[in-house]
Amino acid sequence: MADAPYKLILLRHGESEWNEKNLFTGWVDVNLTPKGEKEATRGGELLKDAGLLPDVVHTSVQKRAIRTAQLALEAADRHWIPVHRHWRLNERHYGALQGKDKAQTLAEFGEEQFMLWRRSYDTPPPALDRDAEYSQFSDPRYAMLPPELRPQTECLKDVVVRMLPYWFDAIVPDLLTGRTVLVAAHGNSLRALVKHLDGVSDADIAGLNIPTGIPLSYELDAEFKPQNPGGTYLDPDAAAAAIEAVKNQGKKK
Ligand SMILES: O=C(O)[C@@H](CO)OP(=O)(O)O
Repeated sequence: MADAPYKLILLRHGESEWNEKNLFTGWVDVNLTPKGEKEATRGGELLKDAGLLPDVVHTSVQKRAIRTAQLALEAADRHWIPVHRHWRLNERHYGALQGKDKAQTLAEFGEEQFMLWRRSYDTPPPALDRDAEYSQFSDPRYAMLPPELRPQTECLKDVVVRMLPYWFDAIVPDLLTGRTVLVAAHGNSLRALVKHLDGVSDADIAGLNIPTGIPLSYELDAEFKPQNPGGTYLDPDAAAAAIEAVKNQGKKK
């Protein structure tokens, strides 16, 4: 078998309505903007141009990732492949910050607290009340989950813990059968996966940001270790600019 037998592609959803408004989103199920739809389509074109054609796709249960996957696959002429959706790929639950303006939150709490909530590995935002406006506690799509598995806030460490069982139980088996796997998910659920794949330290993961709509391709060896550490963005220039923009969210608008 080749040195890097497994092909994995990570794709963060295109710009969402709340990315555009600069609001903390988390589990709130917002749609793509027209720009986000274009990003998703472009992501699929990049896949096609690179000859990286997914055989199976895994998404979260959130509309922005579901639609991004569909638009990208249509652009790559792979709209027909099997789809699996799971809450374990959802965005990090942002607790009581869901629906809050990032710039206002930064101004109100200061940069240190803002960055702790946004990027520290193990400091979750305050919990969101079960019956709050932006709570998903009673959303029917999570009705099958015992209440203790339905988050009311999460730090990245919590996301790693709830995401990894899906990686091992659903994604790895697809890779093992030789399929090229597309994972269409979210900024922080993909940061959790990248942390695991690349062995990023708890401290260094704070500085890692993932842009919207640009496929990140990994070649994994037989031990599922990246042969191209950090992955390869299919449009590296656009990715570099977009990573800066994600990093600076809250500081503008
Ligand atoms: O609001 C969110 O859910 C995430 C992703 O958009 O934001 P951040 O990059 O600030 O973690």
